[in-house]
Amino acid sequence: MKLLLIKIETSHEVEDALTYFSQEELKCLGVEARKRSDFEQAGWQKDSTVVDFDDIKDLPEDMQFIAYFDQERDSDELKKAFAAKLDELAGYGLQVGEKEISSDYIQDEDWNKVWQKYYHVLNFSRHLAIVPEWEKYTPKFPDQKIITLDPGLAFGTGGHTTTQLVMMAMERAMVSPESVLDVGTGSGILAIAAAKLGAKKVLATDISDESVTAANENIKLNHLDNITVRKANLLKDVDGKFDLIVANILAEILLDLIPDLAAHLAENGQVIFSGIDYLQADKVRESLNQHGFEVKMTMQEGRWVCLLIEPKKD
Ligand SMILES: C[S@@+](CC[C@H](N)C(=O)[O-])C[C@H]1O[C@@H](n2cnc3c(N)ncnc32)[C@H](O)[C@@H]1O
Repeated sequence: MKLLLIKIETSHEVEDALTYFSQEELKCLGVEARKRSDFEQAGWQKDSTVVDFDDIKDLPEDMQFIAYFDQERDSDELKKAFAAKLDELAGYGLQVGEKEISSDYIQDEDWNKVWQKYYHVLNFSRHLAIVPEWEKYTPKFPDQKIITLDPGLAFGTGGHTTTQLVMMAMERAMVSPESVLDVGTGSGILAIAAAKLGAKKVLATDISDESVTAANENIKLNHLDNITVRKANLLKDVDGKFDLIVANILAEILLDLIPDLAAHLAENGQVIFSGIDYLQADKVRESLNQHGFEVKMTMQEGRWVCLLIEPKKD
């Protein structure tokens, strides 16, 4: 089988936004970002005198963003959708660079090689390391926990800033074994991280069938028997109360989740929200405040904001 590639010559400023757009709205199979700065850094690390940029094939002006799709998808329609997105992002004041959009086809086997080439062990923290199923890794600390992953088609390799911010907040929030709800689990990475960090019971939900399948497979890879995966739209059809609720979804979707939070939070429970673009953080804070919550901790990396939230105390 072949894959359709949409290639965009653009700016690194829109990498996160295009990644989200490609995965969440256009349902791509994967993305790749070739940034000029990565080549430059690699040059400095080795000794820039031996790296001749003229020898590098297709060195991007700033960033070449590539989204991979099933070959049956309509390339003209996808190119139009990306062009409209870039115009929208430019309207927010972001640099969008040359905006040159082209398409191509490659063999599926090539894609698998590309994917595996870029997805390596992530020695994330003192407590957690994320290891692709096909790699070997020896923990750097005797009690560092390994999350084995094959993300497949679901979001959640551990490489995205929004996921990493939740894992950091979880390390701060989880100080005793507790029940955890992971809303929008994708590959299952946060549910698995919660179990590895000592959660007693975890419920992982997602609206997409691919995610439910991927999460179940990854849970099996990690030999965990205390995580249940359910297909659900946010908290609708979810019963029970949880000590910790985590959700790494776009701000617009988090806003829909807020009114149902209190009914699913145990006494002294906490919530972690991630996936919030900094321009939308105030809107999320305002809604939390209106629904009886306060933000105890804010973390930001680049454009992405993550909030640790608790019910307001009288
Ligand atoms: C950004 S990904 C997060 C994946 C993973 N939790 C992580 O942090 O890497 C967001 C996930 O939320 C899911 N999602 C989107 N809308 C949802 C909804 N209304 N209810 C449940 N899940 C939803 C998507 O299918 C996707 O898997």
